[in-house]
Amino acid sequence: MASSILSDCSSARLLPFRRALLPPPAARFRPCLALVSPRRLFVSSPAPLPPRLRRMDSVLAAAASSADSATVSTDAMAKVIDGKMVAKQIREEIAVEITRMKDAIGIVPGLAVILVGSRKDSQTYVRNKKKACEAVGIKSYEVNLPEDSSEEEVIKHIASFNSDPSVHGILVQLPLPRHMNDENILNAVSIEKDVDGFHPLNIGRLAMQGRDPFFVPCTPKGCMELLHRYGVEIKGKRAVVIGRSNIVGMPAALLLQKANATVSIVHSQTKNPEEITRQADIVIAAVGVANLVRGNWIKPGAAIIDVGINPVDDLDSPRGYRLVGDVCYEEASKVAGAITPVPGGVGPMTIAMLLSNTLESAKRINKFK
Ligand SMILES: Nc1nc(=O)c2c([nH]1)NC[C@@H]1CN(c3ccc(C(=O)N[C@@H](CCC(=O)O)C(=O)O)cc3)C=[N+]21
Repeated sequence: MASSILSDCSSARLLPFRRALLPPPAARFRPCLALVSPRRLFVSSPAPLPPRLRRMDSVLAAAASSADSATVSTDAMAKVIDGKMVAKQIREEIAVEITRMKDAIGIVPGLAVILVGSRKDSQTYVRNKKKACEAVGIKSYEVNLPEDSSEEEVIKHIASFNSDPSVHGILVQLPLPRHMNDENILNAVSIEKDVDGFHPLNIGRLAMQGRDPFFVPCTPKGCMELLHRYGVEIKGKRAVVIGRSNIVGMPAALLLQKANATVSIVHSQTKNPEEITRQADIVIAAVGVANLVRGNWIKPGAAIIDVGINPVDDLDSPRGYRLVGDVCYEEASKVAGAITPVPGGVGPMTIAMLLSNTLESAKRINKFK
């Protein structure tokens, strides 16, 4: 029980197949040697949702309030924000809602996934999405196209799903092959079925005061759900988003700002990322660099949402690698007030939010409350 793992955040290396969004400057990687007790237990007790949340969120709220409280902390450590547990509860609630809709109007939600090419990681994600759909009663439709398909072929499939009334959500798995223009393809998805929330009009509405998108992108929505459920106050707080991608960083910053935080975005050209991040009460790290955010970047007590899912070499693991976040967990969990683990944090929430968006879409299209 007193055994400990020697963990070194600085030694984490990205596997070649992972494209880093921000090359890690050597100066940012000071040695991070941390002793971690593997037996440490955490308290994780999500707080109830504030009343302002919308229709679908009553489902999500019910899931939160039934969350188990687990165990006790042995020394001052951050509360673990358990995305895996929350996502499971959300999926259970979605399943109940789908049964209710099916019984009432005889319709089940349908999600179409389009995969172009044969990237191993994309195939795994698509398989996991399909499994998650089946488990809650969403009908899934899958199209696999060869790597060398033309944009027109992909758009043809999108158009046919756009007009198919049994399909309520359409997802084009990213990244697309290099010869394709993401924008042309994402523009082709009917905005009412854009469950990823990647259509420019959805992002535009997200950015505007007094307007709401049809769908909020799944990963940032999952981050916000975790903050709400764990009772992290957002209004008036300082938030820093690390990374400015269209699919996570930028929408996450917009959502935080909509929730009345004062938001800064830290990116590859930011002069003093540590100093700016250290001012944040809330940090969302979404940059794709293993262990970039060290303990000394973090304000004591801050809430840390780690979106990074980076494979690093690990010969002790059966797969030959393990997944780590953008945040050095061992260091950060000693400083932060609450933190998401990787895996088991934001990842499972992304899929749960995709299911939630698909159900929301089927309800809206069929005017089912
Ligand atoms: N159109 C589109 N929409 C997406 O939402 C989308 C995409 N393209 N392309 C790829 C990224 C990535 N993504 C993840 C979803 C779940 C986990 C997830 O559940 N991860 C587990 C770990 C799984 C493992 O152990 O391998 C976890 O973090 O616990 C990870 C990553 C969705 N993406």
